[in-house]
Amino acid sequence: MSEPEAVALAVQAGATVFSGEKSTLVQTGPRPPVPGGSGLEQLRRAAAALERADPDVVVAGAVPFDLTRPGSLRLGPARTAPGPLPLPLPGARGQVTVARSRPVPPPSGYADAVRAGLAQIRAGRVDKVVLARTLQLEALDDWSIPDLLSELVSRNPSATALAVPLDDPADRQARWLVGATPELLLRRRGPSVLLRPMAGSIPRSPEPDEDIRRSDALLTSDKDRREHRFVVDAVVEALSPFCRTITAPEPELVATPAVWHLATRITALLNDTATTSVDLVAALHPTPAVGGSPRKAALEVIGEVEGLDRGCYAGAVGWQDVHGDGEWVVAVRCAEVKGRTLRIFAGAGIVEGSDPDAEVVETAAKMRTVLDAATSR
Ligand SMILES: C=C(O[C@H]1C=CC=C(C(=O)O)[C@@H]1O)C(=O)O
Repeated sequence: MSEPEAVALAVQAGATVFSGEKSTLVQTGPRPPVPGGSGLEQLRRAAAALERADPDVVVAGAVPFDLTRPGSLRLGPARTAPGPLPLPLPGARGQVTVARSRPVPPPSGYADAVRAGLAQIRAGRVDKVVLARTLQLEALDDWSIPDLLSELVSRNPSATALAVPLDDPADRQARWLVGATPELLLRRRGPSVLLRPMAGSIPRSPEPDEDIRRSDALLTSDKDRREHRFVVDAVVEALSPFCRTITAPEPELVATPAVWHLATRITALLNDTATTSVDLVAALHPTPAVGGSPRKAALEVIGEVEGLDRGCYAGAVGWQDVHGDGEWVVAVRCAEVKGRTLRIFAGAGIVEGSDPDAEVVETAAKMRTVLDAATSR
C-alpha cells in the first residue's frame, strides 16, 4: 500500500493529522481519549500520562477556545514524515453539492456585534476583543474528510493543515475539526521555543499591484500595529516566568492565499527543560490573537456579544511527545464538520479605530481558506 493510500485509510478510520511545510504527523489506530472535564485538566493529565508512556506515543488533538470546556486529546503512537502530507489521497469522491449556505450571524448582525465590541472599548472595559462569525454549509451528502484535507493541504502549502476527530460522548455521529492555519502558537524542541503570533490582516487582491499596495498599507497601519502589539506583549509576558531569553523583533508580513497578516517570530530559551509544550499552551492560550486584552474582560465581552459556541475553533491544536517537545497551532481558518454540515468560523481583532464593515470583509476573506477547499474542485 502506498503512503497516500495508508494515510487516506487512516483518515477515514479517524486519524489525527497535522500536515505542515516541513513535516507531517499522523496518529492512528485505537487510542484512548484523555479524560477530564476541562481542556486545562486534559492538558495536565496528558502530560502526566506521557511520563509513563512508550517512546513512540504522543498526545495529539485539540483543546477548545474556552479551556474550562473539554476538548479532544488522544494518547497513542504517531508516525512523522518529512514534508507535507503526500497527495493526492486516493479515493477522492469529488465535489460535494452544497444545498444551502447560511451566515450566522448575518453580516449586518456581525457588524452590530463589532459596534457592541467598540462600545466596550470606548467604555474602557477592554482594549482589544476578537469577535467571530460562522458560515454554515449543508451538503447533499456527507463531507469527506480525506477530500477536505487534500484540498486544504494543496491550496495552503505554508500553513498547517489539520484534521482532528472531536470526542463527543453524547453524540454518536463523528465530528471533526478541519482547517489550514497559518498561526503557530508554539513549537518546543529541547530548550528552544518558537512562536509566531499573528494579528492585523488585510484581504489579498488578485491584481498584483493592488495586492502589494494592500500589504504596504497593512505594514504601516497604526490600527493594525496596535492590534498586533497586544498579542506580542501578552505572549512575552506569559513566557517570562518560563524563559530566560525572549526575542521579539518587529512584525513582518505573512501571506496566505486569501489574506495578508502581520506576524512576529518570537524565540525563547526555557529556564528549565522540565517545562513542556503543554505547560506553555496552558500558560499562553488564549492569546489576544483570538481572545483580547485584558484577557478576562475580553472573554466576558465575547460571551456577551458574539452569541456563538466556538467549540475548538480558536482553540489550541497540536501534539506533544514523551520528551515534552511538541507543536501547537491556533485553530483559525477552520471548520467543524459533522455529516452533511460544515461550519466555517472566522474572527477579527477589534480595537479603537476598527471599521465594522471592513471587519465583515476581512472575516469573509478568512473564510475563503475552508470555503474554497470545500466547494471548488
Ligand atoms: C481569529 C482569526 O484570526 C486571527 C489570526 C490572525 C489575524 C487575526 C486578525 O487580524 O484579526 C486574528 O487575530 C481567524 O482567522 O478566525
